[in-house]
Amino acid sequence: MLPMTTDVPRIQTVDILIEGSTITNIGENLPEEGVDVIIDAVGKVVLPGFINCHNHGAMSLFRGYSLDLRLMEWLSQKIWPAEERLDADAVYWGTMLAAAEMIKSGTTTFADMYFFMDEVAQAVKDSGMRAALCQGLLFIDDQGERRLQSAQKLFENWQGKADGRITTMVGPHAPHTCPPDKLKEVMDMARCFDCPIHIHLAETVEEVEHIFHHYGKSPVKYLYDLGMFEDHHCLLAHAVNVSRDDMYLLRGFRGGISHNPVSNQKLGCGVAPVVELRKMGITVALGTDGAGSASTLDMFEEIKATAWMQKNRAADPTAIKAYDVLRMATIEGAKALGLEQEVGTIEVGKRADLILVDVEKPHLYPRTDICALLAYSANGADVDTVIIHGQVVMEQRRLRCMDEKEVLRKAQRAACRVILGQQSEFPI
Ligand SMILES: N[C@@H](CCSC[C@H]1O[C@@H](n2cnc3c(=O)[nH]cnc32)[C@H](O)[C@@H]1O)C(=O)O
Ligand SMILES: [Zn+2]
Repeated sequence: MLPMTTDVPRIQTVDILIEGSTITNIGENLPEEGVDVIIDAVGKVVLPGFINCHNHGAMSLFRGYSLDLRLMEWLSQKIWPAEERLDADAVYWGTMLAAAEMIKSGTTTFADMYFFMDEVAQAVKDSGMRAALCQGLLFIDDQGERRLQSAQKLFENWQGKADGRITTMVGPHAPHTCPPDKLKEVMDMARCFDCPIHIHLAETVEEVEHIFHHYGKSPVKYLYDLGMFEDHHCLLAHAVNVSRDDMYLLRGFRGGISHNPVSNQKLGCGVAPVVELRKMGITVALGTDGAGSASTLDMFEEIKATAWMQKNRAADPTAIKAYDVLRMATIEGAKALGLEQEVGTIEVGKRADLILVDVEKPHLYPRTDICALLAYSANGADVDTVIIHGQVVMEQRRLRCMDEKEVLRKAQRAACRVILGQQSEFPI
């Protein structure tokens, strides 16, 4: 196993004992008496499950729809009109589709910002995943109050539910969709619920220009001046277009940044200064963003993209290392969500959220440096078995908590309804 507990990689050949949802013992040749299920991990590497810190799960229904546009046009002309046609059933099956893909590529926890959150939470419960959920709060029309009520309902109905697998956050969408008075209200709500805040930040140059035009400052300074970084735990998605001054303002804030490099590249947003942010002691985790922009929810792609982009940005292949990016996908993700006491490493007392990666594959030989193989050569399809909260949710690539064929069929039907506005099938 690669427990991710240390600053430098440490591979151990051990047994892991799980009782209920918890890892209760780790050691060589643990006794087998009284153990109900034994999983043989020979030929596999056991890792903490990946933590996808920024997603809009149900947007998997928009995979392949509306590509090659700038973010603002993509959102306002294509995605938001399509989201108007979403309904509870579509969001449930879209989130189940996302969960199926995430489990099959080694993700055990995800952060989600969307709407119809009852259905999102139900899908989390049914799929067996762990998630930190928030209602997206936009104040661009007359629906702001309704969204705030939904955020309240999400907290009341789902905080700590699904055997503790669900936590909730408060989700102001972005600086350009939330005016200052509303952000203040949302921050009060987060304080009252004692919940983290999840927000998009400094994703595009257009956003920086827009906020500068309206408030005469950068998006980071805008949130800083409102007091967002004083005491709140914040999960900041993107932080691509941040200046040196912005980084100084962020230094020491509670929480972390979700770096989403595939989405950033695809939307031409730029390259986040990950190396600099990490040097300042800021937690930088990884996420995919919705499959509508990222195209897949495979964290192995984000791991690779982070490494390639940062090495290239610094013109220095030593700028970030294989183990650094694996940490970003695991323990740094747990810290960004405030779940580091629960998940992110393989340790006695933590929840059993584990993945078994099958390394008996041509692209993972010769067996030289396991970390480099996992970070740079492996992909989602190499994940063989997934355990979340002590429950085996995938075994030998078969999902155990859902009927995969049914999920594909229902998601296809929902996507047709939402995108084509009718029940008909897409032309192949
Ligand atoms: N449309 C919903 C709110 C959904 S919240 C999450 C929002 O984030 C949007 N979104 C997805 N990806 C991105 C991104 O990269 N940047 C900013 N917003 C995004 C997404 O389309 C969705 O509208 C309502 O009216 O209540
Ligand atoms: Zn997003």
